[in-house]
Amino acid sequence: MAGTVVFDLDGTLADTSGDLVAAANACFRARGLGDLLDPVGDALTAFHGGRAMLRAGYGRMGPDHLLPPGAEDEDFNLLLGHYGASIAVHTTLYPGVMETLDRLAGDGHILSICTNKPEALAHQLLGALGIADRFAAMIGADTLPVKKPDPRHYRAAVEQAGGEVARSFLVGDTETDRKTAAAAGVRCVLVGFGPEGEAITRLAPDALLAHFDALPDLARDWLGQEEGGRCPPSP
Ligand SMILES: O=C(O)COP(=O)(O)O
Ligand SMILES: [Mg+2]
Repeated sequence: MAGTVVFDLDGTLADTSGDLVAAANACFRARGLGDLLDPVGDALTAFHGGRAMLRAGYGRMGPDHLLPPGAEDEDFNLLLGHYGASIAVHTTLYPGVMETLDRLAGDGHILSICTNKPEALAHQLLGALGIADRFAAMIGADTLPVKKPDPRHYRAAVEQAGGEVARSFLVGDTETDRKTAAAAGVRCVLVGFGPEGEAITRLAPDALLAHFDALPDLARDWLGQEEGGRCPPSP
């Protein structure tokens, strides 16, 4: 049985912050508030998802700024629409992602994605980035009734890819990923090249990934290596 490397998407494989912040700002502009978030300064918030960005932006309007009832859900849907229309304008893969996915597959590891991005948007983004066919499975925020940090989301990402949870680990960028790995009882490597830098070690990951180049050796240490194997096909 091959080992499985499970990847988070936003903030781990791709820097999606520019397009996420642009979608949130489009919502704020629609309410006449201008651009409340900054693509660079608010990247960390962007990696915590659409609702986190909306709350952060409206939080900047001060306690007296009242939104109409239902505004957050309305804006979240609007945000998803804007995001889907411009999903890969500023977004780029982090350095070394392509080569690393090739090396991991060449070492016989199964690759999968466990993301809290809605499934349709995640598919769209993987396609736009040209990496959709590298993964044996992808489980999004709405694929199941549960999402990260619920360990069932992670387990599904491993099992639908044809892997075994006991021989898998998670590569992620946030506390949600750290909690997911802990709940699933697997190791977690967090990226050290995100907005927080190496301060992410506050979450006590099993390893810190300074560059994708280091991942194949880590996977070999943690999962072993298949004899000349390739990823098995998606079930
Ligand atoms: O969109 C989100 O909430 C975060 O997505 P991620 O799980 O791929 O980081
Ligand atoms: Mg992430």
